Amino acid sequence: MNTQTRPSGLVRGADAARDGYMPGFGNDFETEALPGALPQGMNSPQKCEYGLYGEQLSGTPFTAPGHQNERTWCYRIRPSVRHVSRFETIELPYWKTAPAVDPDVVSMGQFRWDPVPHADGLTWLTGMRTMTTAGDVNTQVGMAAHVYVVTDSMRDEYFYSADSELLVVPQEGRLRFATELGVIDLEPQEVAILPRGLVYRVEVLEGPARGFVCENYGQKFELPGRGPIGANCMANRRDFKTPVAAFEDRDAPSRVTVKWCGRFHRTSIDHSPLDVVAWHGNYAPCKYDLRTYCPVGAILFDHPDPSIFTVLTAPSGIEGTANIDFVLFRDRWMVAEDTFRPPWYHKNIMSELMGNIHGIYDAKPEGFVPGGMSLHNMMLPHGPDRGAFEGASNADLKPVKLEDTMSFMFETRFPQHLTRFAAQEAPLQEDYVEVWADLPKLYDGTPGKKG
Ligand SMILES: O=C(O)Cc1cc(O)ccc1O
Ligand SMILES: [Fe+2]
Repeated sequence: MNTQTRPSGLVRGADAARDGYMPGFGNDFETEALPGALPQGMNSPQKCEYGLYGEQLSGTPFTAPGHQNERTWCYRIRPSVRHVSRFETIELPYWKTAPAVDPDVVSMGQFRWDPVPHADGLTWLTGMRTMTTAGDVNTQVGMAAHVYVVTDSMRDEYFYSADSELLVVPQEGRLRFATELGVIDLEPQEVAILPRGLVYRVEVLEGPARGFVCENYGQKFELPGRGPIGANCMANRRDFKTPVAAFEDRDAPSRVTVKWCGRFHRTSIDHSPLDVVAWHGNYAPCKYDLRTYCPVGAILFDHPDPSIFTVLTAPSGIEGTANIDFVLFRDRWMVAEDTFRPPWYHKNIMSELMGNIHGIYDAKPEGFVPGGMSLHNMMLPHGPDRGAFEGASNADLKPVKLEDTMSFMFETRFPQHLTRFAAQEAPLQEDYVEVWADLPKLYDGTPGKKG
């Protein structure tokens, strides 16, 4: 088994990996950064190789059904309990957690924001800006939507969320997530999933970095069932990449911050907690290249529901009613005949938070810009703006490729509540609803297609 030294000093395995990642979604992986570090045929030998400690990280209850059961066995220099104890609480005032209904903020409405501007000196922790919260972290339902604006790497500083798994959607810049289970480098058009309880440090590879985060308080994201589509297309399992083991044996005064029931707890330690030399299991971080998402759509007429573009879904326990769907609007061909091709006007029981990664979104040719977000909350009507309506109503319906476009939606069954930041500090477009104001009355009582 080979080992390599990464620039950051992390030693990682080169086993079974392409570019330091192992393919598959929810696979049972095994990886070791030092030869023989992983026990074979058992989890808890009396003494582990290299003097490592064995430790289990459980992502589901011990008794979860087999097809959902997730856990990982870690072989590490020190057990986690040596990393994290004696906490004090700290304030990260811009990172909010549900329930967080601010009586001074009105969330009922259609909202849109320009990109949250960059500022100096912000890390993954201090640069997280919550836009909306939904559900309740204490009962493990719902989510929060954040924007991150990050300029600085975390130094001798580590973090984990006991509240949530994080789905990270970069829009600008490149980040490195140095985690207990390996290293994920992430850039726009990729996403990463950071499981609940996983310790990591975020470094800026190319800054400033901006992106979106969906914090999922509930059951983990999984791949949606494809139904009659069959065994292929949409997001394919092999395109998810989990990092190989990587560890550092580094003594340095350090801090670990833990998000737990919406509060931030900090402890001091004298070494890096990224000391897992080998691991095996199916509870692990991964990344996914959105350019490998294979969209399936209307090939004759009409506009299907956007659920056809679901990359990941986090179930709520009620079949077909997601706690969160992560939906991707990427470049694709539009071929439908005699059809109004953009999204239709509609009112949805789910609440839709959208973000633009790059390009133009077909329902909103103006104003919904890369880095920007919009919220069409539960049961609030929305749809194409006037320009999109008129363009699409009169377009020559030859096959057209929507090029250079990538937007996404965090869609949740719960209403999303704006934070004070979203309502008062973020660049809210006060006149957003005007995009529909000039839609003309075309009806004049006589038959025939108008407009
Ligand atoms: O509102 C939106 O722009 C998102 C959306 C897209 C679509 O194609 C159909 C429904 C829908 O909510
Ligand atoms: Fe919508």
